[in-house]
Amino acid sequence: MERTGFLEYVLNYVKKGVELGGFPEDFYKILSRPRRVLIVNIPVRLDGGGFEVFEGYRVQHCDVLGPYKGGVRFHPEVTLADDVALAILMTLKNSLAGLPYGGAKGAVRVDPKKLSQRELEELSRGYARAIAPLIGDVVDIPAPDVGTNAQIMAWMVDEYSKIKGYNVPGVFTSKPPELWGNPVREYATGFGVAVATREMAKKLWGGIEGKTVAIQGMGNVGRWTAYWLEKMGAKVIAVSDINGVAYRKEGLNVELIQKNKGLTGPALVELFTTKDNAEFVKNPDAIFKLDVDIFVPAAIENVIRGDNAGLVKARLVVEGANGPTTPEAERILYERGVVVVPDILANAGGVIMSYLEWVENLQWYIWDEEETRKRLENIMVNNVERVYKRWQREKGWTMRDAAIVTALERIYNAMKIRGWI
Ligand SMILES: NC(=O)C1=CN([C@@H]2O[C@H](COP(=O)(O)OP(=O)(O)OC[C@H]3O[C@@H](n4cnc5c(N)ncnc54)[C@H](OP(=O)(O)O)[C@@H]3O)[C@@H](O)[C@H]2O)C=CC1
Ligand SMILES: O=C(O)CCC(=O)C(=O)O
Repeated sequence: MERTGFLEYVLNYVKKGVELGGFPEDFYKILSRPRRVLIVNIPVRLDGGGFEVFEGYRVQHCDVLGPYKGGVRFHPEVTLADDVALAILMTLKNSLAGLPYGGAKGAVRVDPKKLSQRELEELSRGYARAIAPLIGDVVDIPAPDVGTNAQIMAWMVDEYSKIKGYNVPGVFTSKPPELWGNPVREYATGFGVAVATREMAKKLWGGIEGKTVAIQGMGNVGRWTAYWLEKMGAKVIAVSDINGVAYRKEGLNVELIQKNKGLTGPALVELFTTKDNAEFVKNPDAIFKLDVDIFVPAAIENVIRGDNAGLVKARLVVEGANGPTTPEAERILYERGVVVVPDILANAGGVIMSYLEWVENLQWYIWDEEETRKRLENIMVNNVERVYKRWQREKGWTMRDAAIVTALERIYNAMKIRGWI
């Protein structure tokens, strides 16, 4: 397997965590390799005739804390090495959040926007069939990530249930509310990012009210982060997607997102320019340089790098995406006094809500939306507090160091008590 920059960066962070935490070198040796990797090829009959075969993966990184858990990404450039990096992050994230889960991640190299609805369904069902022997509601529980959503989870849970011959609701999470899902999961990651941002804003400035925000990416995470941050009193002045940035100094009308939540892709950002008098800048990278208090990267990995970290004007960066900041960028931001709330803390709301949905499913029980959101919020607030306190205690650490070492402690203790190390 060829190691990409992303995997190198994640390993670099883990190695540093192992060193800072004073763990034995063998611990890093174990964590640097996934326990199991499945490579699958999924044939799809194309509407225009003929077949395309898509390569996919399911990487199971570590199950010392419980069943494997992590999303599935549909993206044209995803590699096996990226998937390993994402699975490692899931092991850390699930540990930090106190969940009874190990870490996994799945991926298919495909541009889902180029498939028809029927082709997408065939691919999703084909992927679920291909990984079925290695997943299960107490074995490995996938969920959405970039390029996948609740509808895709519905097809996958249906396909898996057909194979078993009975309904298995808990094998995938983030399903539609009509099919064993909880309505909170659709917005859980963005809501969690907003809660983490609010809690950190209280510590830095005494509150979030009136703080200006720029958000990169208007997918599931980005648009719900915008929505909840505005509700909490922040002023979202810029959002971006792959095509460019929508900017409005007085604050964007984020309610538009809620009203048009079926929309994806460029339409969402264009919405602000057509219905909200926002400026549209055709360069998506313009988002880094904006004079805002808070920047939320919520698109993909490796976007804040050595070459642009110096341009970031925000005082607080909250990682909605997985792995958006390279180690070189992290060092530059740290030296400039920019606080970076790391991915494994900031975007854990998605998997925490997945856990709550899974608990409901295993008991065939249904919780109400408000009650579930409150549980999610409490877990996020406590996690931010725990990591923040640890970070304050350790001089010279970044907040990521504090989060990773805290996550590693739980993993190490479980390995130790099980006699794995
Ligand atoms: N979904 C979830 O529950 C969770 C997701 N994450 C992480 O959050 C990130 C986003 O995931 P999610 O929202 O689900 O993904 P989506 O596929 O829903 O959305 C991704 C968004 O990012 C945009 N984008 C991609 N590349 C760029 C770029 N270079 N500049 C600006 N925008 C860009 C896309 O633009 P366009 O619309 O134009 O394609 C799209 O708006 C990923 O890192 C993911 O791993 C983390 C935890 C949970
Ligand atoms: O909800 C889940 O299980 C997965 C979420 C995920 O993939 C992530 O946090 O990156």
